[in-house]
Amino acid sequence: MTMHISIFGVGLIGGSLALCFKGKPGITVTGYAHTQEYADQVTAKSVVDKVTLSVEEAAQDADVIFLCVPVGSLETYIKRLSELPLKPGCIITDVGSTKASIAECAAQLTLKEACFIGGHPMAGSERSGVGAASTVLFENAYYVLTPPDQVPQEKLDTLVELLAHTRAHIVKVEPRLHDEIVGAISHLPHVIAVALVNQISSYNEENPLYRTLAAGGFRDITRIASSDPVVWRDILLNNRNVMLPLLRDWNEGIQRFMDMLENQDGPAIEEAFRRAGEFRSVLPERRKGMIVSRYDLYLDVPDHPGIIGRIATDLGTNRINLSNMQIIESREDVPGVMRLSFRNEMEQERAKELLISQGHSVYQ
Ligand SMILES: NC(=O)c1ccc[n+]([C@@H]2O[C@H](COP(=O)([O-])OP(=O)(O)OC[C@H]3O[C@@H](n4cnc5c(N)ncnc54)[C@H](O)[C@@H]3O)[C@@H](O)[C@H]2O)c1
Ligand SMILES: O=C(O)C(=O)C[C@]1(C(=O)O)C=C[C@@H](O)C=C1
Repeated sequence: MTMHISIFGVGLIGGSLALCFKGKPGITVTGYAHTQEYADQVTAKSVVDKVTLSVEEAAQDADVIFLCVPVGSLETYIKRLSELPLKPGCIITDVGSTKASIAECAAQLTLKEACFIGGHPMAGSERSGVGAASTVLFENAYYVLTPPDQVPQEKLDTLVELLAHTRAHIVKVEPRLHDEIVGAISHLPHVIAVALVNQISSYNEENPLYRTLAAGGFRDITRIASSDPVVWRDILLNNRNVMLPLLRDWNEGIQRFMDMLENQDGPAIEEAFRRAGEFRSVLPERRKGMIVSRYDLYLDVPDHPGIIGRIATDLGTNRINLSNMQIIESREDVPGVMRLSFRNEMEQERAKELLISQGHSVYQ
């Protein structure tokens, strides 16, 4: 039996989902675009099987509908869908970066034989539009689902099974808790990045050397300041009740730094960096476009020519299969750190023994 998927808003996220589903056995993908211009872009990128400008046409045969429009337009579409004769058993889901308001809106609607399960893939980019869509965007990322209590388990199972094509890890979270946490770890950093870039931009108007000298640190912390203005306007307005206390806390954190400087409190500055470094070092790392591997080893490698080749050859000679190899840092004056990934624990253990026996310092 064919599963018909409809994607409303085939941009970065909708287009990336479409790429995960399109061409999979037993799946067809229709894209709904609200203007001819967007429809043409989607057609040009060939990310869906069919494009339509009609909500009715996109909805009528759909088994699963993904709402991938900006947060401020989600309610309009779910209300519109609730007025249409949807296929019995149809699952409506969304990818909005906030979850409480859409969950509340869906709960008020009569969806007849359809159901709503909120969703939010915790992956994205500062780029937008279908041109930025990618098959590996969600790979190894967390994908939050916020199923209401009354949703039939079999519907949740169907959605989870479908989302396996994204290679994301599904996690269930209650909508309000989602908005609090995501407000802190995603929405607040976006506000900070934008405020920082705008602050430096105003200095740059006085002296263009600011832009010239802006190096790695500035770029690292500000990539997300280039994110889509409309998408982020909607997210921040929608999550304003969470954002306002977070921004107050942020001001307090900045005030603490000001106090440290006024008091020339070196130990407090060191302690702030130490604590931050510790927390950051335990953040989960995610890799896209690669085979999932949780069996990693790390080793210090002096920047000797040929060392990487030698390690790979030694592992190969001992019939230990590497799934990936990466140099995390390599400058002439410091040892680099090499990450070796294996597909299972046994290979990882054998590699560890071999490398230690060869005198390498190996960490897990
Ligand atoms: N960008 C990210 O990193 C990210 C990550 C996860 C979730 N999200 C969420 O995904 C959703 C889409 O974001 P995106 O980054 O893909 O943005 P995008 O701008 O790349 O795509 C949005 C799509 O929605 C369409 N659209 C805009 N207004 C519309 C309307 N009124 N009616 C119908 N279609 C409309 C656009 O044509 C476009 O195809 C948002 O709800 C956002 O919060 C974004
Ligand atoms: O990586 C990025 O560029 C993102 O902004 C992705 C990001 C995030 O903040 O982590 C942004 C918005 C989302 O809703 C989910 C993920």
